[in-house]
Amino acid sequence: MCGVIGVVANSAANQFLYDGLMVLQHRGQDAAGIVTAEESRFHLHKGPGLARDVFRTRDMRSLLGDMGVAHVRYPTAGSASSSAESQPFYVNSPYGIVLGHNGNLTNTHELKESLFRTDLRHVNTNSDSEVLLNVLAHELQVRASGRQLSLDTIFGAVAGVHARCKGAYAVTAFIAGYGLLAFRDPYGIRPLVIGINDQVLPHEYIVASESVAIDALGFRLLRDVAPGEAVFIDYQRQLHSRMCSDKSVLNPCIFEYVYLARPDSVIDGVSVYSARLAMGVSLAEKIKREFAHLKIDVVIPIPDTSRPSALQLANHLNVPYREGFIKNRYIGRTFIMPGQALRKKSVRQKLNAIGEEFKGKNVLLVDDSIVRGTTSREIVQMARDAGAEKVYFASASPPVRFSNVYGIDMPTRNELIANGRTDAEIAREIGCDAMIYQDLDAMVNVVRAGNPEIPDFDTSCFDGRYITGDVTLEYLNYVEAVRNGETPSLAALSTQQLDLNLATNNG
Ligand SMILES: O=P(O)(O)OC[C@H]1O[C@H](OP(=O)(O)OP(=O)(O)O)[C@H](O)[C@@H]1O
Ligand SMILES: NC(=O)CC[C@H](N)C(=O)O
Ligand SMILES: [Mg+2]
Repeated sequence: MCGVIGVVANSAANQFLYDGLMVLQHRGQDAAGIVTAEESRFHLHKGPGLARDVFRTRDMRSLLGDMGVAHVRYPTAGSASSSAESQPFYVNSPYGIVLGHNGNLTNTHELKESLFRTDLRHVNTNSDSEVLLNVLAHELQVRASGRQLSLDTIFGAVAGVHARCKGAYAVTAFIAGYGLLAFRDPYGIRPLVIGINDQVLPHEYIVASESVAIDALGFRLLRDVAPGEAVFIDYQRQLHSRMCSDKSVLNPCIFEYVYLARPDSVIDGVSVYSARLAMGVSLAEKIKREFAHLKIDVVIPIPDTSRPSALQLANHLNVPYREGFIKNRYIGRTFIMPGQALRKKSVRQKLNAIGEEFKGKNVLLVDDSIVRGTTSREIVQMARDAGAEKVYFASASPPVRFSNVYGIDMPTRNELIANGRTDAEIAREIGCDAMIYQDLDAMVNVVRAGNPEIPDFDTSCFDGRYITGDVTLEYLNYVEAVRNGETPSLAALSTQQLDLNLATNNG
């Protein structure tokens, strides 16, 4: 899940955008990019790595202008290492547009073909975000009438994006000479919030993936961008908004509340921190009901994300809470690192056990989630090596049994530790003495308690129910084949794609 941010300020935007990326770094560690706009000139710098490594002083000095967009990347399409897929992307026509995207399109192939064959646009990377930008550019182009760019044209183009693109997208884009455009897919799967600084005139605005970016820059949280809505902030600092989809419904990704977002963020009216505390209570209630036979001496979190849930669980069970694992503050988030070898090595580098909290004790380890089992396998062994008598493992979220196709890198079911396994088999796989999972309905209820107006969540990685209603088994198999390095059968793709390949094969 990447992080996006856009700013329309009354002074240099480069520092706003950099500071915003620093508090969104947890959403993507593989690449970072900033584009600033100075009248109708863009200044772009992007590259692989953390924001603090990508931008040197001379790069920051080159980023001129009071407006712009920025992005931190965690790849779902394309390859992690290639800086060719770092964002924001740029197209020169119409007008000149840059774009940063959080999410994943589920019809990238078909779109790429129609862009190439019908819209005569060539996309040079494997990034779905570059495809998304070119769809937006084309939809603007066919509606535009010369240099006059009306709001109807802008919002009409976003409606065209909704009509063509499938999947999840939270976007900040900038149209050279006109202003900042931000929009969210009709299901609101990925978060997007608006902040304002109304202490100055004209007002300054931020649009970002999480409210923590608005807090950090000293702005005030105005509201979330609604599903299907687009907002446009022009050079006169006027904010315009319009609903650009006639079938929008708020179904945010529940994994944002489990793991992805920072606890100090508020997403669609739900405090991530409060949601995680409530997950801890709900899990404690399940332990009281179904695992009362376990003698638990101490509750230990797996830093960082699981700590609020673990603390509240311990309080609720009236069992001591201890920080038995110390996290190396210089190692990032392992789950979003590229490649299993790096993730496995990094878990060992990241966490270390304090023996006295384990020796001779029955410990209950609490994590927010178990996805590939990379963390839990290592952690259970560390606890045993530190002298634990019994090692019980609790997850504040249910078993992750299905691929995610909306912006979290969980493309193949066979890499998921819970795929095809019972809880007892998972316990054996990670080497613990008991495995306790959160129940899905309980988790949905405690998250929705933060905002009862939310009609439903995307819970697809837990239950295989893809909220957009258009994810097919063929697509899931296609994604797995591509991830496994195969060149999958084209039968699952559109006939147009087949024609193209026939032409290619015939030379
Ligand atoms: O079963 P796995 O595939 O290992 O994935 C789950 C683990 O990965 C994440 O931690 P991460 O180290 O990414 O970040 P954190 O420091 O925010 O907990 C998550 O919090 C779990 O601990
Ligand atoms: N995690 C994300 O949001 C990724 C954005 C986009 N799909 C990319 O691969 O760059
Ligand atoms: Mg973790």
